[in-house]
Amino acid sequence: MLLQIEDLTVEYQSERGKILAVDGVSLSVNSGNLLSVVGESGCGKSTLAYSIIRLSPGKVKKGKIIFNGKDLLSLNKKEIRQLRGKDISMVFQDPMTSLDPLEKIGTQMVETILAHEKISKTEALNRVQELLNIVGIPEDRINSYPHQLSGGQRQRIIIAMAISLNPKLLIADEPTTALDVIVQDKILEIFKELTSRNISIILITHDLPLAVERSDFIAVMYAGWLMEFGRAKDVAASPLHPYTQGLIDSVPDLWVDRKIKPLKGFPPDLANPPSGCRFHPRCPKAMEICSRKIPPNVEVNNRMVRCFLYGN
Ligand SMILES: Nc1ncnc2c1ncn2[C@@H]1O[C@H](COP(=O)(O)OP(=O)(O)OP(=O)(O)O)[C@@H](O)[C@H]1O
Ligand code: NI
Repeated sequence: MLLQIEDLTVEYQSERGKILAVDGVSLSVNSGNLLSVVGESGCGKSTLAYSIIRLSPGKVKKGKIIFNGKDLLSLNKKEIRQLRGKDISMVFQDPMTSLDPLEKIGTQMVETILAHEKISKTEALNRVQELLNIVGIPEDRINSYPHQLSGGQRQRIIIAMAISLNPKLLIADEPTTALDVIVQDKILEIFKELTSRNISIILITHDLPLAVERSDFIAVMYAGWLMEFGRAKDVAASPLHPYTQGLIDSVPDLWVDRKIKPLKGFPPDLANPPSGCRFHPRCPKAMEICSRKIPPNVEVNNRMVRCFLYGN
């Protein structure tokens, strides 16, 4: 087990009051596994991911984040900074913000490595070439400037930089949203390759079919709650939570010809969430209890689900 999150609760002070953007979330990531975090906009995916390395402006109210045996919430600023970029690195949606437009790709990559490791420039350059191979960028691109590359190539460079210090965990927040479908799939292939090198990945994505196909585990978030967490194959084959079912039904399936049923309504205002289960106003299977009581996390067949349909 590389990462274990227990009962994580993160609060923001918004204009309309305090909100819990992540509320009682527990999940874990094994070494070399790819976990996709899915859910509609505003459900707390980014807050969850950024809280791991304390890049979220939200305040952690309770919980534990155990990474490689260490409780990250007990580390001081300096220790967290050492962890960032090294053991845990991040890839964001827009690769341009992470690249220096005035420096050649190779120079930037070499500098990143030399800033953290006492190796020679030649050794660093060799590593850069190896990294470019991993992400499928021709080595001669080393002399290009960021604007001379396509969006997909830039994102590959960012990924190469993110793994240049041999991280154990890579957190990617919608890294493919700005890219076309074929390039998206290529990036996911690279991620898969990275997991075979024992790098764990947390991927935040809106693309459920892609997540199902490419990840080992899936975490489904809704209104700050973790609604379902389990093996991607299991979740896809038999979604337990009505919200997971709704997400799956709302996107076309490449292999099965079926009717698309968009999810009705919107996620709630977190400053004023519904009583009981936060999903109950939109839930086709809502029962009387769902508007009154907060559902617990229940384990069903090696899967976690937060819904009154399961358990007792
Ligand atoms: N800095 C902040 N201050 C106050 N509220 C915030 C802040 N950042 C996010 N929120 C709120 O927290 C909730 C969760 O936001 P978050 O960005 O984690 O969701 P998300 O699932 O990543 O959404 P998206 O898919 O749109 O990126 C939202 O209701 C959002 O409005
Ligand atoms: Ni987000």
